Amino acid sequence: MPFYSERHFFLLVTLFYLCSMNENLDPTTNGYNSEELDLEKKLRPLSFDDFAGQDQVLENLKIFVQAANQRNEALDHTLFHGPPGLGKTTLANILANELQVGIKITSGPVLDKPGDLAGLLTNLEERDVLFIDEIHRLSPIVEEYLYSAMEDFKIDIMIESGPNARTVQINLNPFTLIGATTRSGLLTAPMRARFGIASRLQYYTTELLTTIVERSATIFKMPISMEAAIEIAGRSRGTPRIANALLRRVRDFAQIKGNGTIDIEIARYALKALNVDAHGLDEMDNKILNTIIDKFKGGPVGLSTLATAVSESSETIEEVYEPFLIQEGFIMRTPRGREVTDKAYKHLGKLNTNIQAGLF
Ligand SMILES: Nc1ncnc2c1ncn2[C@@H]1O[C@H](COP(=O)(O)OP(=O)(O)OP(=O)(O)O)[C@@H](O)[C@H]1O
Ligand SMILES: [Mg+2]
Repeated sequence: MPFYSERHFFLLVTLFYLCSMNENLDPTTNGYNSEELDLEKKLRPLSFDDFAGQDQVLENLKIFVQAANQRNEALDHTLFHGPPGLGKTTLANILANELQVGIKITSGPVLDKPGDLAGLLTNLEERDVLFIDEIHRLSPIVEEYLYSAMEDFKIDIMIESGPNARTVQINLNPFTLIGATTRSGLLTAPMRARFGIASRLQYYTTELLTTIVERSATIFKMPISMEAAIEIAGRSRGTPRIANALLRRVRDFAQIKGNGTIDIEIARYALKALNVDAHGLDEMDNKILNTIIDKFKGGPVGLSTLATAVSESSETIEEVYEPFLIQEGFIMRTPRGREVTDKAYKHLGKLNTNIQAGLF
């Protein structure tokens, strides 16, 4: 049969090449040196049992995974959205572990040609997970290509170009696409509709972060007092990644300046030296609060006006910064726009002239 022509052979070799390339492109390495990355890997929970918090999300996932395992089917395509550092990548890896399948990892901006995607897809074994981080950043062509893969487990591959161009359809093994995004508002409607499971991750309470800090300290074999763990947790912006990062820095102080144990004194000393905000707010959080107070008399100010004033996109403010500031009671969302609260004035040590004016 002339089916396996030289061209097909060439195509397959190209696909394998692309695929092996993609396996090395772990988007989570961005901005980390290798030592930090090793530590981050050590701390990453590997099973449902290691993962603290997100109870509702976890409860549902456990059921879906158990059902898929029983039926020996691929888990439905799953989307995780929510602010950075809350555990989207961690959950994707946990799902693959709990499903006892392989995982291939890539990200929206890396996957810029349909050929790259085809390479990944054709190499997936039955029930495997394909994890696409920053899925809102897929190019429209790649995204469209993904639709039929997700829906029918089929892709069309174009071979040759010019007058000889034609497409061949390839059947894929049933797989699970796990997408993660901090900016769910930027996902297109057809993309969103193709996920059978969609979970939004929430910020963690100080209690939960305290258990995470204690677990990480145990992994580091670093004794830590309860008080110190609470202190670090409370300044972590509701975010496990920040909690772990602060713990690593405090650990350095305990090792060099202290006696190797993280107690409340060394924790306070370190956090002060690191200039960590009392509520764990970061630079942009404080910039947003300062801008609303200084330029807009405390608000209300419209989202797009605020975004321009702090040089950030409206979507990022709405999806990444605002949820935490609202949860912690620093800003309010009113029909006329965003307004800071009295707590924000106090936090920044500024006088609330609006209250003052009301008094006289
Ligand atoms: N529930 C949790 N319990 C314990 N540790 C956690 C939990 N969630 C996250 N972590 C820790 O926080 C780190 C960051 O989590 P992860 O990389 O999964 O975040 P993310 O949501 O993918 O962030 P980004 O949007 O930036 O990609 C992990 O390395 C892990 O150690
Ligand atoms: Mg991630």
